[in-house]
Amino acid sequence: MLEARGLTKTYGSNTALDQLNLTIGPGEVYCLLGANGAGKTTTINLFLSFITPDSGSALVNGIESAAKPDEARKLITYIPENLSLYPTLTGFENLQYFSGLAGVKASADELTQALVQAGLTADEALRPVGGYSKGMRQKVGIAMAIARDTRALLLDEPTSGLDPSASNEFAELLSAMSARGAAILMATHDLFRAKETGTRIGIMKKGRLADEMSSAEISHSDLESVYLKHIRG
Ligand SMILES: Nc1ncnc2c1ncn2[C@@H]1O[C@H](COP(=O)(O)OP(=O)(O)OP(=O)(O)O)[C@@H](O)[C@H]1O
Repeated sequence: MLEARGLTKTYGSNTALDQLNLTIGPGEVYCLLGANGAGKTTTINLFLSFITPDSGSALVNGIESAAKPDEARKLITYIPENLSLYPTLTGFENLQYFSGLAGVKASADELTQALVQAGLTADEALRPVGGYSKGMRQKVGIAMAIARDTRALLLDEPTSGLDPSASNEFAELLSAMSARGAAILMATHDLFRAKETGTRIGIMKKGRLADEMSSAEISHSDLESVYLKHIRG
């Protein structure tokens, strides 16, 4: 569903991404780890065609993002670190507005159901977003993914700043999205969450994929050791 083929991006003499190859199938949760500046956000931005590659391609269900950005984006829901929502509108109204922009044809009941499945109560969904916690705002993003029946979910450090309980709840929502068949790519600095939530983990260093592993095959402590070895080595 999500595939990077020889994906390369440079900024002047700085190679932000160097020949990245990555495949994420339906139902997979791929967690991308790496130090600041390793190339995680660049990878996500290339799938979203917010930027264009120097060479290689970012494919979404076989559609090349750079060549057909609108078609590729139709299949993607993107949840950044801080989701931009209209503070004076309720969670429901935000979802209604953004899903309308995305061309989703859903009834008010279906949108409310999406918000409830994303973990908001029906009462919370009718409150202005200005009073939401970060965790509640992220749930509106998940509701958007549910309403769109998204095939690919891209997340950039979605749990940074969430308390452990909210982070755990968010991880459960991601597992539910993967059970619906979404391919999920999440950039994160949270090794614990990557091991708990991810099906696969990639460690990036200086624009390259330095290591890749199945999360089932590695313990928390080994993941930390491997991560530090790559980052410091
Ligand atoms: N618009 C830009 N102009 C110039 N250089 C950029 C730009 N965007 C990213 N870079 C550079 O590309 C490299 C990769 O950055 P990127 O944001 O992808 O890293 P990251 O792994 O997401 O880091 P972080 O964990 O801090 O979010 C860095 O060296 C960064 O300085």
